[in-house]
Amino acid sequence: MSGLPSAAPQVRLPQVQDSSQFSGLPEYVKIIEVGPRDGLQNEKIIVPTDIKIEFINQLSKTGLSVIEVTSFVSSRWVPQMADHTEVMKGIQRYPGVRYPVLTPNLQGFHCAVAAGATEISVFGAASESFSKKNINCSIEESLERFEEVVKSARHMNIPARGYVSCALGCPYEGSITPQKVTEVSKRLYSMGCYEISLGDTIGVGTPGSMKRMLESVMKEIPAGALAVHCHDTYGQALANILTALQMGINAVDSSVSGLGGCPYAKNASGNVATEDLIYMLHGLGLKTGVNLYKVMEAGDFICKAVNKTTNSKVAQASIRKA
Ligand SMILES: CC(C)(COP(=O)([O-])OP(=O)([O-])OC[C@H]1O[C@@H](n2cnc3c(N)ncnc32)[C@H](O)[C@@H]1OP(=O)([O-])[O-])[C@@H](O)C(=O)NCCC(=O)NCCSC(=O)C[C@@](C)(O)CC(=O)[O-]
Repeated sequence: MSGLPSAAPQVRLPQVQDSSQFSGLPEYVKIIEVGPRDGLQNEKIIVPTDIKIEFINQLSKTGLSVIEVTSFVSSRWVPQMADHTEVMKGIQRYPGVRYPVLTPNLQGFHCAVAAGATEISVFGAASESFSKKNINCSIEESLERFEEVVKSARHMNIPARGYVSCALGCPYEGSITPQKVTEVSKRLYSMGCYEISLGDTIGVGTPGSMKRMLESVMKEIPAGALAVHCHDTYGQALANILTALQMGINAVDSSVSGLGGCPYAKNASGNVATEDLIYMLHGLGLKTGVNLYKVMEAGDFICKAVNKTTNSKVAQASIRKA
C-alpha cells in the first residue's frame, strides 16, 4: 500500500457539527483499542513479536486510554497469540493507559498475572454453538469458569471485563434473542465484571436490532457499565455505534485499520476501524482524547507489517489525497 501523507495537516479533519441535534449523546467516549488482539488474532502469518510490541508502543502514544494487548489462550487454538507473555513483558507502559488481556480460564489468568497483566477480560457468548466452537464448553460451563477467574482477579484488585459474543447474531445459530444476551450479560455483571462488551461478532446487526438488544440489556445493567463491539461485515458498524451512543453508551471497542475477525466466526470481517470511529465522534463534537493522525500512523505501520491494505475509509481517503 502507499504510505500516509507525511505531515498531519494533510489529513482532512471532520467538520465539527453541533451534536445537540442528536439526543442523548455523551460528551466523552472511551475507545477500547482491540487491534493488537482482535486485529491480529486471525492473521494467518505469524506477526513477529517485536512488530506487535512496536505496534502497541505506537498506539500508546496516540491518547488511547485502553489497549487490549493479547490473549492468554491455547496456542494450539490461536497460534498468533502464542507469544502473549513476551508481548506483555516487552511493551512500554505509558501512564494513564490500561493494557487488558483476554483470559478464558484460571490457567490463562495465572499466566497473564505472571506476565504482568493488571487488567483482564473473560469472554463468553450468547450462543451455545459459538461458545462450544470458541472456548470448547457450554455457556453454563464458561460462566462457572469465569466466576473463578473474576473472583481471583478481585482478590488481587485486578479489574475484570466481560465480553458477550453473538449479541446480534451467531455464525452457527443465526438470530439470538435479546433475552439470551441479557441473561449472559447479567451473570457476568453480577459476578463482578465492571464493564460488559456486547459483541456483534459477525457484523450482521442493524440500528434496529442494536436498539432492541440494548433496550433489553439496559433493563438489568446501567448504560455506564456497557460497551459495544461492532464488526463491520455488512457496513453497519458506525450506524450501530451511533444508535448505542444515543442510548447512553459511552464505551466503544474498535480496531486500528479495521483489522480483525474471530477464528471461530468464518467470513466475519474486522472491527469498526478506530480511525473511522474517531472521525465520526470528533465530527459530532464528542471528546475522545485520541489523536487521529497518530492512530493512522500506527495503522499504516501494522498494515505494512502484515502486508494488508487498510480497511479504514478515513485512512484510504487520506492516502488518496496525498
Ligand atoms: C479456552 C481453551 C483454552 C480451552 O481449550 P481446551 O482444549 O478445552 O482446554 P482443556 O482445559 O481441555 O486443556 C487442553 C490443553 O489446553 C491447555 N490450556 C487450557 N487452557 C489454556 C490457556 N488458557 N492457555 C494455554 N493453554 C491452555 C491445557 O494445558 C491442555 O494442554 P495439554 O495438557 O493438552 O498440553 C481453548 O478453547 C482456547 O484457547 N480457545 C481460544 C479462543 C479464542 O481465543 N478465541 C478468539 C477470541 S474471542 C473473540 O474474538 C470474540 C471477541 C472477544 O472479540 C468479541 C466478539 O467479537 O464477539
